[in-house]
Amino acid sequence: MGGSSTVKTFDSLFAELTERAATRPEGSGTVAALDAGVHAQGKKVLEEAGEVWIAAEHESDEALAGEISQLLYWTQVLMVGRGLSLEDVYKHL
Ligand SMILES: N=c1c2ncn([C@@H]3O[C@H](COP(=O)(O)OP(=O)(O)OP(=O)(O)O)[C@@H](O)[C@H]3O)c2ncn1[C@@H]1O[C@H](COP(=O)(O)O)[C@@H](O)[C@H]1O
Repeated sequence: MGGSSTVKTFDSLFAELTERAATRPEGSGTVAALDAGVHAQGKKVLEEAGEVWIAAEHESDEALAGEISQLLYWTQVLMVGRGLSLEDVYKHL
């Protein structure tokens, strides 16, 4: 999770995950998540989306923000796994 003191954005996290996929550093959870494949990644996206929904109804703003950050992370893992770029998505916005 976002343990670094450096401010991250959606785009900077995507660049970081893309770099993880290319360099495959030892101990990277993202490398393990990519290797687990699209089925496992899709399940995490759905799980985190459910946690966002529950947090939105029942939890604090801080808890909700944390769940949303995890949904964004897993959505990006899925994108990197499938080889989608940010531009592929942004052109639909
Ligand atoms: N932002 C994230 C991030 N968000 C979520 N996750 C992973 O997604 C998991 C979430 O699944 P769970 O809900 O089961 O996690 P949990 O620990 O039970 O947490 P709760 O939902 O119960 O609060 C976490 O345990 C992490 O493994 C993340 N893993 C990595 N990052 C960032 O991605 C970058 C690359 O990380 P590495 O590949 O690990 O180097 C770094 O900047 C990291 O900070």
